[in-house]
This record gives sequence, structure tokens and C-alpha cells, in this order.
Amino acid sequence: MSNFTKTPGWLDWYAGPSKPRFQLPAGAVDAHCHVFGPGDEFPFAPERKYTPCDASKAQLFALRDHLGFARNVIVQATCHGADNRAMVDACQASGGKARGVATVKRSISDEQLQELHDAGVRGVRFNFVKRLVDFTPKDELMEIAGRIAKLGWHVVIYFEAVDLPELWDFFTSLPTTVVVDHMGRPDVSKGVDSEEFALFLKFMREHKNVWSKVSCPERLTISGPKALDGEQNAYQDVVPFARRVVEEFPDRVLWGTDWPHPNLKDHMPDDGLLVDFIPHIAPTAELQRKLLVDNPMRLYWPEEAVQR
Ligand SMILES: O=C(O)c1cc(C(=O)O)oc(=O)c1
Repeated sequence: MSNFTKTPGWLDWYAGPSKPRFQLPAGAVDAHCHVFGPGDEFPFAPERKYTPCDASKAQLFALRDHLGFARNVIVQATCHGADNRAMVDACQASGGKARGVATVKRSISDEQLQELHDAGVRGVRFNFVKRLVDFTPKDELMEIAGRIAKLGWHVVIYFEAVDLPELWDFFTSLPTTVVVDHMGRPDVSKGVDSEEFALFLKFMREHKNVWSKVSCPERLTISGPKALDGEQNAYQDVVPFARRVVEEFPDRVLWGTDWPHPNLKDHMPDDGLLVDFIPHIAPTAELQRKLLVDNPMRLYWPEEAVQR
């Protein structure tokens, strides 16, 4: 037990997830997941907006093996601020099976960036979700992007769909591959043919360096049903969004569990059933292989990626 007190109402990750019915392709990558602490070993950042339960590297690796993934991409969680030690420790302990995405400040030195690279970091995350982080000036972010571009890294962006118009010019001037978290958080109640989602598709269509994670149906759903109690048709209201992105941009999509699912308020999904969501959004073996193996390997393990 950590000395930190969890945010009231915090939902812990689901213990004892089911075995997915969907068999992941060999070499599948969970390309969006986090570690939290443990708080006593890797304290949460003073500037954090929430205090989570612990979610250790050992627990993450056990989930990876249980679900049938070969590798993880561990994304720095905002509760750790720009202190990347927990994420780096997990990457280093993974025996080459994890790569990382860090959060850095302008003050980071070139030596420190190189250390992150040596630990397996291949990207930085810029977060624009106001409930998660304080504002960072765009000139600072652009300076960081210019520096990490030289290492061959990419930028991961997290924002809400309503904020895309305002952020458009900044995003489209980033010099690297740009990976959008959770499809830019569409409001699924507006429908897949909404102006809002059309703008997101245009963003990807017009900018070939933009990729998307088609993750987090458990976050985006309004009407469910929830991935609990053996449900094989979970989050039907999110399926058309993710499927549209996978089918139009099959070579620029990634998928991740988002374990341990920070800040869910309504329910905590059974991660086995979350994996069973994948064939609903990527219905063919080829789309599944691109989404789960080829694309994440190209971005995070290019030295090992198979050219097809
Ligand atoms: O929507 C969220 O609350 C959320 C938070 C974080 C984080 O705190 O890093 O990461 C995510 O991917 C999603």
C-alpha cells in the first residue's frame, strides 16, 4: 500500500481479467499503456491532477502475457509529470519488450535525452487536456519537438475534439510523425458523420505524418455496453469511429489497452474483453496485423520491423 491517498472515487484496474477470445497475431504490441508508481518507489508528481492506485511494471507485464501481447509501449502518465523514472524503470526491466513515450521540459539536457533514448524512449507526449495538465507555451513545445526530431522520435498529442480547430496550426507545423491519442476524443453522440469527426479525418487525410491510436472505447462510449460479464459486443457506439479510421488509414493506426485506465468514472473494463473489441474495428487479418504488429513495430522497433 502506498502512502498516497487516491483521488476520491478512483476506480482501480480490473483484477483477474478474462482470456480474450480474439487471438492476437504473433508479435502484437499494446501501444498505449501506463505504469503508476508504485508511489512509495516512484512518487507521484506534486503538480499532478489526480492520485491513482499503484500499477507496477510487474503487473503490466503479467497483463501483457495474460492477454497475449508480445510488447508494450509505455506512455508517461500525467500523474508523474515530467519525472520519467517509473516509465524508464519499466522499459529497462522489460528486456527489450517495452519502449516508452516521455514527458519532458525545455530544461532537459541533450545528455538526458540520450539517456531516455538508451532506455527505450522513442517519443514525447504533449497534452492539451485541461483536466490533466497545466498549460505549456507552444514555443516551448515546438523547441522540444525540434530537438527530439533529431533523435528520430515522434510527438504524441492528447486533446479533445472541440479543441482541434484551435490547435490545428500548431499540430500541422510539428516536424515529426505525430500520433494522436484516442482518435482525438470524438464526442460519439454527434455521430461518425459529424463535422467534428470530419475535421479529424481531414487532419489525417491531409497530413500523412499524422497517425492515430484507435484506443479507449471504454472512455469514449456513452451507451456501451460495457466490457464486463463476458460481453462480446462492447462499446458499439465507438465502433464506427475506430473502424472508419482503421479502414481509411490502415498504415497509420495503433491500438493499446490504456491499462490501468486512469480517471474512468463509470466502470473499469475487463481487459480481456477490451481485446475482443479489436476485430469489430479491424475486421480482417490484414488490418489486424497492420494495427497490432506492422505499424507499432515500424514506429517503435524500426530496426526489427519486417518490410512488407
Ligand atoms: O483521459 C485520461 O484521463 C487519460 C489520462 C492519462 C494520463 O494521465 O496520462 O492518459 C490517458 O491516456 C488518458
